[in-house]
Amino acid sequence: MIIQNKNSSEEIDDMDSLIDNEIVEEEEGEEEESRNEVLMEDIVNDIGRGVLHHRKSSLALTPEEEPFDINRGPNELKYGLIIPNIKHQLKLLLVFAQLDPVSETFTKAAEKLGFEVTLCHTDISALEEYQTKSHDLVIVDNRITKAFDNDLLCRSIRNTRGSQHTVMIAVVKKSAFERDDITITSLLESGFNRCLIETTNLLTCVNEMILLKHSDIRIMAQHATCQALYTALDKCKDLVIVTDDTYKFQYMNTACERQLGLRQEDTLGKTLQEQLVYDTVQINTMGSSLLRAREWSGPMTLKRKSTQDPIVTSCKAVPFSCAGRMPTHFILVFDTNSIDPNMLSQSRGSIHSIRRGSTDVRSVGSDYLRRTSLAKLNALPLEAPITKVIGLIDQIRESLGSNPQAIQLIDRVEDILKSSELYVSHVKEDSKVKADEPVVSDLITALLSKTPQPTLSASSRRSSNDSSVFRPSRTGLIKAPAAIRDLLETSLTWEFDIFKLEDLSRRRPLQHLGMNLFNHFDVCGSLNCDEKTLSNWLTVIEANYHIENSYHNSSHAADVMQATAGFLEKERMKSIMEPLDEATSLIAAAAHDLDHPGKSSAFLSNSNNPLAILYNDVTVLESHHSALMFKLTLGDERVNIFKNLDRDTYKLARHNVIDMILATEMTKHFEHLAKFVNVFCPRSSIGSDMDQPDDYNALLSPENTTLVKRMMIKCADVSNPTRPLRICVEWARRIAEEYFQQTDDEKMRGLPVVMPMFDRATCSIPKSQIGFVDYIINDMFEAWNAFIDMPELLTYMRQNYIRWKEFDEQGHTTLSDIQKLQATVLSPSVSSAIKSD
Ligand SMILES: Nc1ncnc2c1ncn2[C@@H]1O[C@@H]2COP(=O)(O)O[C@H]2[C@H]1O
Repeated sequence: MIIQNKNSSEEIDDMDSLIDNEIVEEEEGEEEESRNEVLMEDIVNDIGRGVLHHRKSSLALTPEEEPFDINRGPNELKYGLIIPNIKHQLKLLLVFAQLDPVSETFTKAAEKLGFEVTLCHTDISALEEYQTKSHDLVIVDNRITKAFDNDLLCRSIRNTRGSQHTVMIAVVKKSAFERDDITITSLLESGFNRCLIETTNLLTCVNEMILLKHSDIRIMAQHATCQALYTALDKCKDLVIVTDDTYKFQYMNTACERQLGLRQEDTLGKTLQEQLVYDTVQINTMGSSLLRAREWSGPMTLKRKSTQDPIVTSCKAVPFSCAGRMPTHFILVFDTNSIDPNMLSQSRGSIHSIRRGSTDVRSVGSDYLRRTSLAKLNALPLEAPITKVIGLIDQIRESLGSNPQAIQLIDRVEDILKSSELYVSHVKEDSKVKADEPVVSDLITALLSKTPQPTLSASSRRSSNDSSVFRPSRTGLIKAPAAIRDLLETSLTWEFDIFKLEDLSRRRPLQHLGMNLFNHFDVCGSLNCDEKTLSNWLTVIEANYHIENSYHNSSHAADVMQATAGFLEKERMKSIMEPLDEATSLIAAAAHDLDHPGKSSAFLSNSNNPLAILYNDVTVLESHHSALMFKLTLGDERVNIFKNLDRDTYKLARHNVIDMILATEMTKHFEHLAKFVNVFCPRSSIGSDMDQPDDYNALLSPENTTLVKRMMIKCADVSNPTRPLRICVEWARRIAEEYFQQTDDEKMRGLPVVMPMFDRATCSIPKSQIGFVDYIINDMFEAWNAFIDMPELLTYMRQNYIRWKEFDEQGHTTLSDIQKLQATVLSPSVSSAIKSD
């Protein structure tokens, strides 16, 4: 090949004259290297003239434009530093049973080319020599078959370590090629790389050796270099996988085998999806970049073979093209240390993840970055998931041909996806309740609306967080009275009587119930924290709830914590939650409404409350609950329940708690619900019976587990309509009272009235409850029940719903009506009497 390149116009049968040229050059004392340089120049010129325009680099990773580097040889790999070294003096082992003109010719030719020659006459001495020197080239005389056993010699050499990098040549008689016999085949099968015809012509022999050097020996050297690279891959900590362009495994390194519990042999021929990757959506996203010869990087969830545990990794995927423009292989490098397991959900769709997303390989070069200008904004290598989705939809549209109905539907899908607020929910057009019931309209709008109503009259007031300063209170382990201890025996039942605990504990239910639940879930063990600190923490947290709020007080916190514990007890949750997840879920529940002022975020914004100013009217209360919890916890070692966690565990715990508390914000209700339903009740439509996925465990990536935790705290937070009637009604009374209080305050202070229908004189509490269940509770608990399997939630919810309808029909609508009911039919003694009947 190389010789042809020197003068491409000459034909193969002019070989002799070419060889003559070679020899003349040799004889004129020119070094072979300088000859190579001449050849190189020819090649570079060829490329300049466009002869090789289709291939700018011999082994380019991608078919992207890549300037040819004239300092590189044509056979060199893209990564110049690992070029094989064939410039050292090549070692040649000649094995000729006897000296004759042929052996002399080979010896002379080798010496002419500067090889270090060893000549042996027996197979034993040849093997010994080889084992000491590991020659680059072994030439064995095969003309006299009886002299020694060539086959055995070849096999013995091939059994020597490192011999795969040695080129072995058998010298045969011309007749071996002329006869159609099996000599050549059997020699190749023994391990020879090729056969040469005996020759006494020095020029021919030199030419053969030059050819060998530039073809077989160079390839062997490249193989040796590859082995060095494989060794490097095998020793590196990152997980490295090479697949073909259909994701079938070709190679995986030891780190991969070890961390994922796989064996290379078991994976060969299987696909990434079958063996390793949880989420085929991630593969598709990656594939859309790789198949366009673009690098891709982003999070990827892998599964361990034995446990199917998800491992979140940061993946860098590079397309590799052996031939042509299309990638033939994908190289995947996973860095298991780079992502906090729970950060995955955050990184999705964030600017950060977009930046780390699909990038054009050219963008890696700083030159490219320098060239990028504002004028080329469209060409920026940024690609958000939605862009990819819309790209895929475009492809579907093209494949639809002329099906106007389908195209119309696809257009509609694309329009919806292009809208900025994908999860903002609108009240369904077919729903009558909203129009019919202003109180429901008020409630749902107030709960779900993001933008507070504009302020009519500004008024400044001390921040509610002024009350959040640490109020020293009696800390320490509390010896609960027997009645409380007895009651707490039932702390994990759905019928648990939180109001009885409120009474027995003199309105400090969180302290008692919290400790009971922390102990049950061994939170001390999970946080490596002593009981005293946990108890102190509960004291401080409880003290920072406002006892004067009728609903958002520490009884509500205790109630949400109790519901959370009830959920955590269910088999489905036990199989998902790590001990740290359980601990942080309970902590989040206990603190999720900390320092709640008894007014909504809209009220705070409308009244220019400092918290609304601080948080820019966005997620005001939830941000405050979470931030204050950490401020109080970290501010005093006696209450710092996280003090013994290492940095990473603390980060994870903090992330969990914040994420869960923020998830209780009702303006994001449908967003959280829709995400949960999309994953865990995929084929269902909200409101219909839920279809269950066949295998929940397959869905449990860390990202999806986060959806479960959010759903759990949300359900716990508004679980009151799913409790036994007496408890349900008391919560309804309390929230109504708090709403009424807010309306009173708004009116008194001349602020916009957020829920005008919640006026204590006129409001129908049953109607508000019916609407609350219709719009918020029903779908959410159907989905939750389908996942967690707690049918009692739906049973109570439906029974209570019927009772609210009855109360409404019977005219028990106002606060005082409800209180009368509570004193009569709903009083604990009456209820228990009814039960025992
Ligand atoms: N029974 C109920 N009736 C009406 N609204 C409720 C009821 N229970 C909870 N909520 C509302 O749901 C909200 C959930 O988040 P918050 O606890 O911040 O405030 C809660 C109340 O505003």
